[in-house]
Parts: sequence; structure tokens; C-alpha cells
Amino acid sequence: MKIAVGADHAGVPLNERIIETLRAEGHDIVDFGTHDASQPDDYPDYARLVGEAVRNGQVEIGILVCGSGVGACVAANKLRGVRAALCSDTYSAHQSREHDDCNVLCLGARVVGPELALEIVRAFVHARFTGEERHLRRLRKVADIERNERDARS
Ligand SMILES: O=C(CO)[C@H](O)[C@H](O)[C@H](O)COP(=O)(O)O
Repeated sequence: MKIAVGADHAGVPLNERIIETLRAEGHDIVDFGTHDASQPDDYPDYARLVGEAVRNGQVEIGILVCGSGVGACVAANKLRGVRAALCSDTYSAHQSREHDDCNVLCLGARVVGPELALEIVRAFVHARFTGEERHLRRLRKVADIERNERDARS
């Protein structure tokens, strides 16, 4: 699978484990950095890069890592068509794909340990949207909210 990854300074060590693991498992990784944990930077920059790669079809899904995962998730969800899930357990990770058709996984490097984080990543990567009507109905409503917000701003 083609996967975009990005992390701010707080997410670097975990993100490197994720990249190494996914590459070893045969995935094609588009790495948006950062690789420098010593230089404080800003999670919205990586959320934008990963979110845009997902939205324009360059990759199938994205993974974002910051300190808590919260900021990256908030920022990624501002992009139209991005459905980002902040997960600290494997159930939420696979259900976010199966029910909510999430296309970006967010992780908190200061919240989950590396081994659990890798299990969460695998749960997200291997799950697929079920396409069941009740989920499609809910996703249409989510898309309506996004559309209405855009119209209200213009
Ligand atoms: O966790 C985060 C946002 O929810 C990000 O990693 C932030 O950058 C975090 O606030 C980093 O904190 P720092 O004190 O600047 O390292």
C-alpha cells in the first residue's frame, strides 16, 4: 500500500520506527519528515503535507505523529476529504477504517509506547471500509457538514 507519513519534532523517534516497520512489510512510504527531533517545529505543516497527499490520491492513506496526536488530528481534519482518527487502541484504529472510512491515522508519541503504536498502525493499515449502507449514510452527513461549513464561509 502507498502510505504518506509525517511527524513533528515530538513524533520523530516513533515515526522512524513506523517507517522502518512498514517498509519491511512491503509498503511504499512517502516520507514528509521531519527527521530532526532537536529542532522544534509545527505539526500543522506535516498535517497539511500528508493530508494533501491523501486528498489528491498520491497515497491511499496517511499517518501523522506528534506529541499527543491531537494537534495533528485537528489540523488534518481541516482539509476537505480528510477523515483523520486519533487512536491509542487497536479497536478504534480498525473501526475508524471499517465504519468511518478514515484515511489518516494520528498517533501521540508521548502517549502510546512504540510496540502498541505499531499494532495500532497495522490495525489501521489492514482494515477496509465495509461500505455498508448505514456507514455510507453517516458519511454523507459528515460530508454535508463539511459542505455547509464551506458555503457558510463564502
Ligand atoms: O502534541 C502536539 C500537538 O497536539 C505536538 O507535538 C505539539 O507540537 C506539542 O505541543 C509539542 O510540544 P513542545 O513543547 O513544543 O515539544
